[in-house]
Amino acid sequence: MAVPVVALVGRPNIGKSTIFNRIINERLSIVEDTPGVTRDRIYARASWLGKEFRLIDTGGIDMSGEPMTVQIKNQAEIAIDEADVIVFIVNGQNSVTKEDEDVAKILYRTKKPVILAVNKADNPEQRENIYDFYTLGFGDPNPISGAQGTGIGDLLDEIVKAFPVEDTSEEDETIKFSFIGRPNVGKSSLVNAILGDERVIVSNMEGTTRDAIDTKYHDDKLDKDFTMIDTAGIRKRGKVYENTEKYSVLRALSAIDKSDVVCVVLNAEEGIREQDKRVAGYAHNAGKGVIIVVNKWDTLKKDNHTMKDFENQIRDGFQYLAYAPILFTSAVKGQRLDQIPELVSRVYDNRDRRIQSAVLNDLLLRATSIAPTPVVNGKRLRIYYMTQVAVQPPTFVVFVNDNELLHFSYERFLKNQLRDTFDFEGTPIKILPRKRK
Ligand SMILES: Nc1nc2c(ncn2[C@@H]2O[C@H](COP(=O)(O)OP(=O)(O)OP(=O)(O)O)[C@@H](O)[C@H]2O)c(=O)[nH]1
Ligand SMILES: Nc1nc2c(ncn2[C@@H]2O[C@H](COP(=O)(O)OP(=O)(O)OP(=O)(O)O)[C@@H](O)[C@H]2O)c(=O)[nH]1
Repeated sequence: MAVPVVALVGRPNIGKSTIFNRIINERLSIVEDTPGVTRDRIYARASWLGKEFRLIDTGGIDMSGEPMTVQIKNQAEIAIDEADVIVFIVNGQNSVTKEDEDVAKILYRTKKPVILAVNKADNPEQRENIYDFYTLGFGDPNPISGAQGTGIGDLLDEIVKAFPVEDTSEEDETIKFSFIGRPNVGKSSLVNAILGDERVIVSNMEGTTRDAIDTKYHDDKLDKDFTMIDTAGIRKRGKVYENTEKYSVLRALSAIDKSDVVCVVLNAEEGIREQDKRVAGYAHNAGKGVIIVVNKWDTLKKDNHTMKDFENQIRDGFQYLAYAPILFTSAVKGQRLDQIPELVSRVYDNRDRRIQSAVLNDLLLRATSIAPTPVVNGKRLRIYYMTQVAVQPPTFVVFVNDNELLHFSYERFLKNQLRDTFDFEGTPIKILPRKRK
């Protein structure tokens, strides 16, 4: 299921990043926990009233070099392309400006919901002063103060109400996967090699909100249905902003949101880069299955150590992805390409795996006898019971005497026990402590 995308738009200095931070802090459960993923203020996963969404601050997309008016225009267009709900921010301490009108003109072109937020409404008088903004034509203005945090909850209510209704009539049972990676690593070549290989394409689906083309096909050998999520294509439209790195990261995030399994493609000639870590970290945080594909393997001179060395490099660079299988491929020589769909399918099953409570509690008993639970400040962690509450990814609740006592290291130990006992290759797993009354 795709996560709705919410974009903040408005002229510079209007308070976008203040509001961005407010929404994230206000919200209280950011899903990100990997260093390096949130540093960039352009996106974050958040949720409100139990509904998850991805927040984009279009002001964070660097377009330096472009004149201000072009920047604002591009940012509004990115919002239209990428978002399901657009939050248009204006300044309540002046009246409508020429720039507000310019942004509005661009936003009129979309059928997507646009919610008008009047920022810097710091006190009651200013909150009364919002009526000017009806002239922009986006319905009721919502007074907020990013600085003080007032009105943010009501704004979030409006945002969540505007989310598209998930179309469940077409509940799609195919295995959705994508190739994510920097330019030129060989994504298109891998897609073509896999689609070209005696597999019947069922349909090309126009992305509903974005113009990505996803390809649904039947794999005869595995007798399974797949959907290849498109990540390339887009850049070819030739808009200015499409060549910026942050924009290409945003595109990758949309594809990751739609995927069950993400193949992170690296170029064997170049090794690992910061951007690779960032997108892989996002896939991990989003609970997606991850496979690392080292492509262009044909270009390396190999000896006994080449593969092992590369693997060590990857394990070092992507420490939180120790569970991800690594595949060394050549799209041009056809090396190990067959293994990609097989592995995708296996990782899909692992991410969907459900373990019975009785079996889990046997494991728990064994685990706590191998490594006694820690004592913190004189108090011992007690784990009474463990049960699986979700799949995709597998999520376990452990009932404990005190949440604070379940430290990272013991949690990791339990995860390793789970991985040693069951096949969770390629999928993240989550453990949530709950205090038993
Ligand atoms: N009085 C008042 N000031 C605010 C409020 N929200 C933001 N500001 C101030 O407005 C200025 C701009 O805020 P930012 O959040 O950096 O604005 P931005 O839209 O992200 O700016 P760009 O990065 O240029 O796009 C800062 O000095 C904030 O402190 C508010 O609700 N009331
Ligand atoms: N030697 C070698 N070259 C490859 C391999 N895979 C792709 N290439 C070449 O690398 C270049 C880029 O391949 P693409 O498939 O277009 O890469 P991409 O990741 O889709 O690139 P963007 O569309 O720019 O994101 C092409 O010249 C390919 O022929 C491979 O396994 N080995």
